[in-house]
Amino acid sequence: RPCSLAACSRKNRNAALHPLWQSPLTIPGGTRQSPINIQWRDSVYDPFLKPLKISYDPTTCLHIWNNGYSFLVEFDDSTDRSIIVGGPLENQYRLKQFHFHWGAINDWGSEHTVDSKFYPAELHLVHWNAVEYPSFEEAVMEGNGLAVIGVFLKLGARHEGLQTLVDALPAVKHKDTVIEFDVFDPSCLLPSCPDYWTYAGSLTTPPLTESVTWIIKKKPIEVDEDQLEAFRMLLFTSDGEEEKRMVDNFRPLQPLMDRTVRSSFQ
Ligand SMILES: NS(=O)(=O)/N=C1/NCCS1
Ligand SMILES: [Zn+2]
Repeated sequence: RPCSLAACSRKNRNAALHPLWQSPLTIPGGTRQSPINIQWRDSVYDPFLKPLKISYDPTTCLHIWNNGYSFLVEFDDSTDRSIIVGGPLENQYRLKQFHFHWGAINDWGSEHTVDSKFYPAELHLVHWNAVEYPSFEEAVMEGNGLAVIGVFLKLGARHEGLQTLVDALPAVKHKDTVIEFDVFDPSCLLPSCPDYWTYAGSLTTPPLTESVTWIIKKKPIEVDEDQLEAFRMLLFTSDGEEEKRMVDNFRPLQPLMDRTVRSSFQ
């Protein structure tokens, strides 16, 4: 749970440590940190932005893992079987994992906001530039190393594709538990509308490196209350420790600084 920076006195503002990560909440000298508020009217339509092309092979899915901050669905990224290309990207990027951020209640939970509106949750599909870099760990350190697709979740109809994932969550209730999950096509979690915003940013969890081309879908997907509650019954804590519910696992908004958010739509 991100500590509130307001709670930290001004003098040690930059020294604030994240209660879970035990690493700085802010990156001194950071100029392209994430998440940010996307002010719709300030985004600039770029007619040269291409449609994003997504091709995932469901058999590259490996397992679900509770890493103590979110739950990650991880993929075999040893080949180019699950990739994205186009959009703002110069190269094709390989899918490594996806995960979510959510709140304790439906009033907040997303990392990015649109016109200062929070959504109850946000999906991140994490990809890396395997054309230019030999591994994810190296790509994480490079300005064009990663591409993350962000999808907002709003309260509405039950999402049948998400339900297969929700049904597996009790098996990864505690930190550092993992369950095999061998066929899943994450494109079922994407809205059908092709519209997106894009900007240069960072990871929102350690190592917080400024290596991400963010692609934020304009339209949210709908999930129902039971599905959000299933996220909230996960734990930050390991089996045997005092239970802490996994909620509010989102980073505070970061300053836009000298950045422009582009839109693929008018
Ligand atoms: N939430 S996020 O996707 O920006 N952060 C990450 N940290 C390590 C892999 S993804
Ligand atoms: Zn994330």
